[in-house]
Amino acid sequence: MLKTVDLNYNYEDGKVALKNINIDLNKGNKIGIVGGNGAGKTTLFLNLIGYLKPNKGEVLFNDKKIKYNKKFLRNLRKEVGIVFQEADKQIFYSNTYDDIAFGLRNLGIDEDTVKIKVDKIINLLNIEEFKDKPVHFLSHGEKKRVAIAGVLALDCKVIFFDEPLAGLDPIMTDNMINTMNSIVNDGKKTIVSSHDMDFIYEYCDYIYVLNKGEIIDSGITREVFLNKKTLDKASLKEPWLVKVHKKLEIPLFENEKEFYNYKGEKSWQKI
Ligand SMILES: Nc1ncnc2c1ncn2[C@@H]1O[C@H](COP(=O)(O)OP(=O)(O)OP(=O)(O)O)[C@@H](O)[C@H]1O
Repeated sequence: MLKTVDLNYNYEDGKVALKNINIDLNKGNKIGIVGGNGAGKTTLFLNLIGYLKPNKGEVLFNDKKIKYNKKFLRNLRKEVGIVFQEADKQIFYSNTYDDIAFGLRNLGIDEDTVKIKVDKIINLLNIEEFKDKPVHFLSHGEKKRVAIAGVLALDCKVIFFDEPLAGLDPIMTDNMINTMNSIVNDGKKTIVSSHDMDFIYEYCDYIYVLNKGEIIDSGITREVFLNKKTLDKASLKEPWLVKVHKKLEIPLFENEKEFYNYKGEKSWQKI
């Protein structure tokens, strides 16, 4: 799948955004890229999907170097998709149906197949109600679902989510996490960036920590989050499940459900 080898990226104004990045997205199916503001997460995503070309180093897709010609990138788009933080960035049409169909039509797929695929995705994401609505009338959360529908319609094997929960209310947040889980259960891979460490802790199986354009730590999510030094260096908050584990001397639970089901003795009950 996707890997980078000594990847460096500088913006045109000379800003060094990524330094010697070596990551391997085979490490998990729910990979997190975390770091403070300006750490380089979005820049890394854009390099991984071939939107930006590294100044030095490589991005490998299925062990082949990404080439930046139209043909290669067109094929890459069939396999690798992205849901941007700002849904407006990837909404091209004023009508929801046409917007979801955009990527498929762009690949030259015939209109009957486009209709079957788009209807299937609309049904899957439960967005029939705004199928014929102008996109500019939709809320932020609804636009985000349209953006996801466009990527899912292409049946991409790898989907990047840049800050998927930003601006979503609690119900839409659950909805988004459920959608992402079902994408993974469907055999696909999700790569996610977020400032919400509780979400990253529960969702991701493997994480990379970025700080000032460099990977400063990586590994199984729970193990990395136990390393306070890493969190402090990268300005990341300790997830609440890690805090209660340390403070109350209870097991390190993987998620909220495990915590609420816990029947064991807490250290403070011994007093
Ligand atoms: N087009 C650009 N030109 C110059 N510098 C840029 C450009 N886009 C981003 N940068 C800089 O590159 C660095 C990395 O930015 P990036 O957006 O990748 O960070 P991020 O981790 O996604 O941040 P955030 O969490 O705030 O979204 C920052 O210092 C940013 O100011």
